[in-house]
Order: sequence, then C-alpha cells, then structure tokens
Amino acid sequence: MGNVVGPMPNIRTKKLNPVARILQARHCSINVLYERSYVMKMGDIWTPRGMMYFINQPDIVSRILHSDPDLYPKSDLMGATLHQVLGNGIFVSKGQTWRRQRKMMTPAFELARISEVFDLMMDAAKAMKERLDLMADGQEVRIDFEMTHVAADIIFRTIFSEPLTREDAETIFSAFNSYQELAYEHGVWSMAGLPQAFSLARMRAQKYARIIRTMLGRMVHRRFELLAANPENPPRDILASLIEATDDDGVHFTESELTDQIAVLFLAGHETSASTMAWAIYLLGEDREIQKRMREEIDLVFAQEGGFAPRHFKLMKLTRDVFRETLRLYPPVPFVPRDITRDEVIRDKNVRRGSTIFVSPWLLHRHRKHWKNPDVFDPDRFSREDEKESIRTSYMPFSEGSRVCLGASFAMQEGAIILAMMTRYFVIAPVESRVPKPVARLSLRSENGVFVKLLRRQT
Ligand code: HEM
Repeated sequence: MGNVVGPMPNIRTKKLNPVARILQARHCSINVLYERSYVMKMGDIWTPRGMMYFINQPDIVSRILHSDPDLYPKSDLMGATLHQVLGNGIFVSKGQTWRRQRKMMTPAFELARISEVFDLMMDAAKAMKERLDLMADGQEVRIDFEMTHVAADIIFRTIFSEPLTREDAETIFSAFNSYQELAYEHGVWSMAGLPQAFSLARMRAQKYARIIRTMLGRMVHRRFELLAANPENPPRDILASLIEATDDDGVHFTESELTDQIAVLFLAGHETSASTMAWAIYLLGEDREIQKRMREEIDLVFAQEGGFAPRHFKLMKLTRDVFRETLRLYPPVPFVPRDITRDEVIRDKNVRRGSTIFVSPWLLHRHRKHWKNPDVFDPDRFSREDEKESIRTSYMPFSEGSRVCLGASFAMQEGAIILAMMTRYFVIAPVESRVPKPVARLSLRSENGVFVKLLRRQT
C-alpha cells in the first residue's frame, strides 16, 4: 500500500453561487469543485446556456457512453472550443462524418500496427535521454517541458517519419499553450451563453490556431509532393495509412480533411501523453520505494537477450501500473461533455433536451465511495482483487464506448517506453520547494510546471 499523496486543487467546503462559479471556472474547471462533488452520484449547475449535469454513477455513465453516439453526441461546447485548430477532425465531428472518419482511421491504430512503431518511439526516447543526460547532475529539470518535447517528437516520427526540429518544437509549444488558454476561456464564454461573435478570446485564439495548422498543413502538402515525385517508395507511417485509407465508396480523404485529422492526432496525441508522463515522473520522485521496484523490473527487461523489445512489455507490469495509476490520479482529459438530444429522466432529475452532461474521469477516479484511499498513489491497486470492481466500473481515462480514445494502445506503449528509459538511466528525486498545482483547462496540467532532479545512473 503506497503512502504518497500527490497535489490536489483546493477543495471548497461551501458551494459557490452560479456567477462566482463561472468566473472561477474561467481559470480552471477543477478548483470550483467542493467536498460533495467527490461523493455525489449526480450534480448540476445552472448556466445561461442551459443546465449542466455531472454524472458519477457508474451504471449511468456506462449507459451514456455505450449508447448510440447520435443520442449523446459530442458536445457543441467541445466543437466551439476546438474547431479553430482541429477543423472538423475526428475529435469534434459527429454523425455520419465521424463514422466515416473513425472507420478510415481505425486500422492505423490497431494493436499490431502500434508495435510496428516501437522502433520510432525508441528513437525519440533515445533522443530524450541524450537531452536529459546534459541536465542529470542534480539540477532542477522542468520535466513537463521535456515530456512535451518527447511526446511531440514521438508523434512527429510516427506520423511523418521525421523528428521534430527544435525550432518547430518551440513554435508549437508556445502557440498551443496560448491557444489552449484562450480556447478554454472561449469555452467558458460559450457556457455563459454569451454571443460567439463578441468573444475576444476566440478572436485571439485564431492567430495561434493558424500557426499550428499552417505548420501541419505544410507537412501534409510536402508528403503529396513527395508521393507525386516518387510514387514507388512511400514512407510506412501513420500519414501513409491515412492517405491510403478509403471509405465504403472507395473515396480517400482530401488534403484538407487529412490536415484536420493530423491536427487531431498531433494535439490529442502529444498533450495527453506528455501530461501523464510528467505526473508519473513526479510521483516516482516522491515514492522512492515504487521507483526502486520499477527500476529492478526495468533492469531485468534490459538484461534480456537482444535488449528492450515489444515482446518484453509483458514483463513490465509495475511500469504499466505506474502509468495507469497516474492516469487515475491525473487524467489528462478530466471532463468528457456530451449533449442531450431528447428530454429524459436521469436519476430523479428531468433532464431537458439541449442540456449538457459531463462524464468526469477526474471525479470518478477520486470518488470517495468507489475507491479505497482515493488520493493515494498506489500502483499495486491494479493487482488487488478487492479493487477489481472499481477499476472495471469507475476507471476510464480513455473514455469508453464507440468514441473511446483511438490512441489508447499507442499511449500505453509510449508511456511504458518513456518510464522505462527514465528509470533505467536516471535516479529521480523530488524538488521539495516546488509542488505542482493541478489545473484543468482543455487538459489537465500543472499551473507552475513539474520539476524533479535527475542523477545519471551507471548502467
Ligand atoms: C494518455 C494519453 C491519452 C489519454 C488519457 C486520452 C484520452 C482520450 C479521451 C478521454 C478521449 C475521448 C474524449 C471525448 O469523448 O470527449 C480521447 C479521444 C481521442 N483520442 Fe486520446 N488520449 C490519449 C492519447 C491519445 C493518442 C496518443 C492519440 C493518437 C495518437 C489519441 C487520439 C485520440 C482520438 C483520435 C480521439 C477521438 C476519437 C473519436 O472521437 O472517435 N489519444 N482520448
């Protein structure tokens, strides 16, 4: 049983009035929660845009996520916030458009295809090790930046077969950080029922969205030029699978549709993984005992004949459980909104068409009635018989049902690789004076960065 409790946002003891709540939520959606939020089965908030419901009762959550996605479609709130950068990509699309996209994109993310990108992930992990080696003398390392760099590099290498240049990395980090802040602010503006056309945040976000899309669009265009010049030898990567994919009528994605999908994969694919890896490294710094056990596991993997390879993942149970437990405590997608398309009764409430419903991995994963020691970092809970039911019903970092994360296996594989490389080559120590502060905007991050100290290991 672990004893490390990672940082939490403020938990309010008294309910805020709706106006104060919206004003507070402008900066972070989890610091408006109060003690009761972590024990209740269902809560609601009035907003000028309509009622919002939070469902924490596992059987209802499961029913909603596993229903026909047209009945509980992705919320327009999500579209309003992300459209500028993702276009009508798979993360925000709905109905027939989404079905077509999902069918065309699924083959690129099947398990067998994911193990094909192992070597590309390892190349990015080795480049990360080289960068960190230069800092591993006990100085403070801003590990959330480093994880963003390696996660974005992994996505670049697996999508485009190209490493991410330092210049592109810096452009994307700063553009996406600014975009994320403004887009979230715009989401809260929409929640308040204010007119889209007057949203200053939306206008400012457009500039950053354009920077990201221009860069990714250029890379897609370059591939088409390359294919035209050399059709015999196409690269074997995710972009190639998407270019080859056809729908039921044999039609391919257009270049503009491809740019939408690449923007989704790039952003949904690196931000989430980077956040989880940073929190996992922080927690390993705090929990020396788990770090030691994990290192023993990883040293054994590296000692196998031929070195670390995909077939060794089965020897990495604790490493994978560290990643899974971090996803429980710090789910990068803390809220999953859905729109209600018909009047219905949920528990004792008359829920009207047009309302928004939130399934919250953040609340479900820390629910006082579903988990033993919910705030404690305890990767071994994934091996315990008495927690199996909680894991089955109240654990969903990747969501569930037809719109479950397309990149879940991809993320589990990259998470295991990066954590393995970190414990193999470095000893991770905490920086006592720097406690990260969880903040949830579009994704869950630390407001003041995540810092650790690294010391090189003799291997
Ligand atoms: C730790 C890492 C990750 C977490 C926790 C995560 C979580 C999620 C969640 C919760 C959703 C559903 C959101 C909703 O329904 O509103 C989602 C959707 C999605 N994710 Fe991930 N994700 C991760 C990594 C990735 C990666 C690495 C990729 C791709 C390379 C990816 C691609 C997608 C896509 C394409 C969707 C939209 C699927 C659809 O709507 O059909 N994700 N993710």
